[in-house]
Formats: sequence, C-alpha cells, structure tokens
Amino acid sequence: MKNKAVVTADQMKRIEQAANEAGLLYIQMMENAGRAAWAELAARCPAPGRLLVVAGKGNNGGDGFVIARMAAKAGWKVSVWLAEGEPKTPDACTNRAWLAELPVTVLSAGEQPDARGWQAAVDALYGTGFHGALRPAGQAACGLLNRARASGAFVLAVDLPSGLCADTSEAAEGAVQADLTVCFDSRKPVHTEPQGAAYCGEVLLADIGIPEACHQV
Ligand SMILES: NC(=O)C1=CN([C@@H]2O[C@H](COP(=O)(O)OP(=O)(O)OC[C@H]3O[C@@H](n4cnc5c(N)ncnc54)[C@H](O)[C@@H]3O)[C@@H](O)[C@H]2O)[C@@H](O)CC1
Ligand SMILES: [K+]
Repeated sequence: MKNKAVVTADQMKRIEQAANEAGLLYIQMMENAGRAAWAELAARCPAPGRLLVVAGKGNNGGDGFVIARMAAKAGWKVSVWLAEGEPKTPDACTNRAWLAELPVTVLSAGEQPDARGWQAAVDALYGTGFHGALRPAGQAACGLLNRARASGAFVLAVDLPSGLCADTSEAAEGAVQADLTVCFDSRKPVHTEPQGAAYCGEVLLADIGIPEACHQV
C-alpha cells in the first residue's frame, strides 16, 4: 500500500526534496496539500460560514493561505490571523500575496481575533518544523484555537496540531486539540502514537502527488 510507512520530519523533508527535484515543485506540493485539507473541511462543513485561519511564519502557514483562498472562493467569510507576523518562506509568501486579490480579512499579529462566532478554524501555525515549548505568541495562538473550539468551531489541524512534536509526539503545554487532522503524503509518529493521536482527532492522510519512487530516500 502506498505511503504505509510512518516517516520522521527529516525523512519527510528528504522525500519532498526528491519530489521537487523530480519536477513536482514545492509550491505545487503546498497547493496540493492546502486543497486536500480544504476538501476535507468543506466535506464536513458544507454550508459557507465564518472561517478563521491561524497562520504561522513557515510552510504550514503557507498551506493555511491556500485553504483561505479556496474557502473565500467558495463563499466563506474568511479571516486570516498572522499570529507570528508575516510569512518567511518563499512559497508561503507567494500564497500570502495571492490573498490580496480576494475578500479575505488579514489580521496582523497584534490584532488577536475573538474566539467566538467561527463555524470552523484552521490551525496552520506549526507543522513538522515545531519542537520544544510554546513561546508567548504560540501560546496565544493555540489558546485562541482551543477557545474557538470550546465555542463550537470545528478545528482542522494542518498536517499536525500545533504544539506537538511530529517525531516524539511530545505535547507542549497549551497545544491545540483538533477535531480533524489532515496529514500529507505519509503519517508521522505523532499521528500513530496514542499521546499524539489524542490531540489529532480524526486523522486523514492526503496524497499530495509525490511519486512512489521519491520515497526511497
Ligand atoms: N516542504 C514542503 O515542500 C511542504 C511542506 N508542507 C508544510 O510545511 C510544514 C513544514 O514547514 P516548515 O518546515 O516551514 O515549518 P513549520 O511551518 O512547521 O514551522 C514554522 C517555524 O516554526 C519554528 N519553530 C520551531 N519550534 C518552535 C517553537 N517552539 N516556537 C516557535 N517557533 C518554532 C521553526 O523554526 C519553523 O521555521 C509541513 O508540516 C506541511 O504543513 C506542505 O506545504 C507540503 C509541502
Ligand atoms: K498545524
């Protein structure tokens, strides 16, 4: 079965690098990841409503910008909170820039949104790049997502819930509790070990187009 293996964050990075070198560019993988996650969210929340996307500065945030674009095009009222400021990676920056053409409200780090009134919230703060403890900005963002969930929002974690380490499943204090986690290409230990899986909610594995041959790294 394709992608049955559980891989570490470092192995995932090498698989993505092999795919990029084989012609599936990083930005296309981000597009595929965001679209796959959006499709699962839309399937669970079919009526357009208010969507909050909490985005970090890395590529996990980039996936969140793709989701925000897809949701806005589908008629959702979308707000994106740049919880740690503007994105830093090239592909996330590109997707952030594309939001300017859409009716999406973009909130800066200092403009923390209200936790209430969202049909759904997307945790695109940290993915496989996270390890260690949550710093104050991360704590504020994870806390907001958890309060939004307590107020009735359906919480989708992009790749993995923020505050968890992909490889060890260690959960930082204040980590996000998700209803659904859409992970990309291959499961990581956080999705299969009980300590991590408890934060993930339902776990779905999305194909982002990486050829089978790229997994032999
Ligand atoms: N590389 C690729 O081609 C793809 C990556 N994808 C996404 O990219 C994610 C990985 O992206 P990145 O490697 O950019 O990293 P993340 O977006 O997971 O993390 C963002 C940043 O957080 C920092 N960080 C680590 N620990 C921290 C802490 N305790 N407090 C605050 N900041 C901390 C890291 O230095 C990292 O730069 C995946 O989980 C997935 O969602 C997808 O777009 C598919 C394609
Ligand atoms: K996440």
